[in-house]
Amino acid sequence: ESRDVRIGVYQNSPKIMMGTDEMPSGILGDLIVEIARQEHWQLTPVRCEWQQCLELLQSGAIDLMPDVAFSDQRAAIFDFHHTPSLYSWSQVYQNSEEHIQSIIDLHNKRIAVMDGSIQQSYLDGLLKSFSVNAQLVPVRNLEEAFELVAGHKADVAVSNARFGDFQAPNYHLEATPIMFQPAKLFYATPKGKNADLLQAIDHYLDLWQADSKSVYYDILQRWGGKVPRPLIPAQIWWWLYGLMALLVLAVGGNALLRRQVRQKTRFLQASEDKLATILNTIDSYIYIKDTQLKYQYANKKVCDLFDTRLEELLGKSDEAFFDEQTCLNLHQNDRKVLSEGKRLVAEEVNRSNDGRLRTYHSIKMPLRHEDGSIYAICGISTDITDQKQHLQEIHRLAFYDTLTQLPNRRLLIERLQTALSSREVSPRSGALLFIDLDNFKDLNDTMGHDVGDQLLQQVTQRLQAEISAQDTIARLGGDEFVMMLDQLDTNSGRARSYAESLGRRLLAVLSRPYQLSGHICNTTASIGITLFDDPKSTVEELLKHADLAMYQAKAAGRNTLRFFTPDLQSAALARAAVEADMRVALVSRQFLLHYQPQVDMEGKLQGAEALIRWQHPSKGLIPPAQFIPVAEATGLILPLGQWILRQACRQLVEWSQHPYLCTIPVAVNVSVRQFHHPDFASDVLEILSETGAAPHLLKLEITESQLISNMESTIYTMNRLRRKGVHFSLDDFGTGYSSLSYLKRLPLAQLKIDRSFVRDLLNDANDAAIIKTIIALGQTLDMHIIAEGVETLEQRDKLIELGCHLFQGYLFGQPGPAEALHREYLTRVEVPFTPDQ
Ligand SMILES: Nc1nc2c(ncn2[C@@H]2O[C@@H]3COP(=O)(O)O[C@H]4[C@@H](O)[C@H](n5cnc6c(=O)[nH]c(N)nc65)O[C@@H]4COP(=O)(O)O[C@H]3[C@H]2O)c(=O)[nH]1
Repeated sequence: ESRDVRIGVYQNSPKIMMGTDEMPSGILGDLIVEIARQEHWQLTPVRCEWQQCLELLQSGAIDLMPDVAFSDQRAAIFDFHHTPSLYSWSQVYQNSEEHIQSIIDLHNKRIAVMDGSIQQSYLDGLLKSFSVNAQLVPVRNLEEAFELVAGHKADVAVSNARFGDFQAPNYHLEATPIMFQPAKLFYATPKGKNADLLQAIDHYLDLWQADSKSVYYDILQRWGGKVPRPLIPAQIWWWLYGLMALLVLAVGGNALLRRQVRQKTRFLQASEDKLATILNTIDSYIYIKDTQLKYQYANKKVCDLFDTRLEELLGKSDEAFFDEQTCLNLHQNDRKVLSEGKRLVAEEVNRSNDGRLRTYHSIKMPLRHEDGSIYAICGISTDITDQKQHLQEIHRLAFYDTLTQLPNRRLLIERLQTALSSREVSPRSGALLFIDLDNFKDLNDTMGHDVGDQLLQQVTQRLQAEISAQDTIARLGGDEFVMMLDQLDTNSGRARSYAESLGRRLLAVLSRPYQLSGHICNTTASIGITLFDDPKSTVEELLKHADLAMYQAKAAGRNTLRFFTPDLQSAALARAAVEADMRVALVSRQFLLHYQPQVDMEGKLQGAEALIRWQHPSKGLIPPAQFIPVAEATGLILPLGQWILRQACRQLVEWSQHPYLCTIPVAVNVSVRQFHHPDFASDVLEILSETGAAPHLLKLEITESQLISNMESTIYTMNRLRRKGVHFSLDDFGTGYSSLSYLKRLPLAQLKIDRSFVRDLLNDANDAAIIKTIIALGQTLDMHIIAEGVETLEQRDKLIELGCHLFQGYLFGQPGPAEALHREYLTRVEVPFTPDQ
């Protein structure tokens, strides 16, 4: 009686498939058909898909399933026989022209592999573990995989070795040495059933596998393609199996090494590229010279500088690219590095062959062999020419005056500080000369700033011509210059006289006429001098002392010099206090005008001089001598002068209503600064029109000294006012540098004989002679003459005798309030002229 065996058949050529006779075919199919024939089994093939086959087997719907790989999981649900029916493994196949030897060679290859197969996931892991980057191309079946490789749409295909060996020749493919995932294939039965089947299978397999001529090998040969596999004993399979694992490991290990080397090489290449990029883009010149100072390496910047290629530059020395002097300097530094073996930082000035001179900040260091010997130097040079120029420019801007290029206040202070400190080690005298132009501001205002600048430049040239190299001349701003003489005699007396003679020379030099934009201009200077030899003095102190002395020179009438004395300081303090007080006085109306009569020979009132008084709340009535100079020095004279003019004009308007006083002119003192102010004439005219005073009754008193400088503008201002009717009187006449030539050009109505001549008139024949001359001059120039400071009848009479017919003085009346003038002059008894005889 035959045994009925239902066997699952699925399609997996050449291992198992359904034959054309509807019986199992392929290696395992033929094998079971042969066993069934021997055992008289009645085989009933059941066609199924792989997964379905396994389910049928588990449920017992089929009795036997071929081509099942053993695994512990499967052993739990199926029974297996002992001798494997077939060994199988996965293998990689390639086109015959490819030369893939190991997994590593799969780098960047396209691998066709069955989608969802166990090979796909295994291979994926395998490639990852070797860090091989390959592209897996999923296919539906093995035929498609081989077709892709044959058509060069994939580089290799993965297949089980059975199929591969059988089919590869048809696609002109070859097996690579890459094999993995070996598996033993069995026939399986449902758990606990059909042990007889398994036993019989084992029996035949043992028998046939031991005999190379058995049906087993016939079948294998039939399905194994053209080259039959040699007989390999079963235990050899095990050994082979182990070997293969080893091989995979060895190939893997080898590949690992190769991968590491390749990675390292790649890494080195990348770092070298990176380094080259850095070296060639960096804004510095980097080079290596051997001990003969020949170039061994240079970055792109060096090549660009030398206008050459690296290959041409190598082996050359600096002589090919720089002038002789530059080479000498460079090599001196290079040799120092070679001989001392130390890093060197230096500033190098190089002249290239094209003549350009550039400054470099260079760092040079020795390069050593392992034994410490130096084989080259490496240099990094950065072009700092522009930075240096900027620094110099900044320095120039910070320490020099842009107009005159002279050192400015900051640099002067620095040098003075150094000069003072140096006195601790070598005692000697020095001097500071504070030089201030006398009418710069007015000139600047009237002639314009361009002309002012020209004047300052010419003054600078004149000053520079007078000093020696070790002295400093600085401009502090405006028209203030300071000269520092550092190396004067240790003997302070001699130092002082040297400074004084230099000061006088400067005064003379500066008072020479200037040619400014086609105009001839005159100016003078005032100089304050302070000597220094004490290292403990401070810079501020010295500058202040020189300034005070200069101020003193101004007060002394300008165009002169003064030395600093301690008294000056207290005077300066007092002056500062006055100034502060005056500012208050101006706002709180503490100033008032007094009037002093001017009379003729009959004692009849002919005019009045307005004289300012300060009614101080605590100090009482302050005379002008105590505050006018301060007002002049501080500029307060400008608002004060305007107030005086306005006040005097108002008085004129008031008197214009009076029957007797309506024709009396008022003389008003005008200070230098006020007069030279560019707005002076306009201010006077405006005050006249504003108050309504008659211009011909206003007489402006100016002094000789204020006429000297800037003759042209003086004449212009005077003429402008004269044309409107205003009169001028020249005050203090005879005390200054009167010269006929300018007197003739001035629209003067009156000359005023100075008080000092009148005082000694009776005792000093000289004074009488002077007065006589003045009177004669006045007559020649058609000017009235008035004598001031007439205190006695004798003086008056003598003056009349000499030809003077107008007088002012205590004899006729003290300065007093306007009302006093009314009262007194309209009631007083006139003093008639009584000739001596
Ligand atoms: N010894 C003596 N002196 C006499 C006699 N008669 C008049 N004096 C004084 O002589 C000065 C005449 O004025 P000054 O020479 O222009 O000299 C003036 C003038 O330069 C200035 N000053 C006065 N008022 C003004 C003013 O309103 N503006 C300006 N800018 N300066 C003024 O102050 C100076 C002094 O003014 P004052 O103290 O008022 O002094 C006045 C007057 O009081 C006399 O017989 N004997």
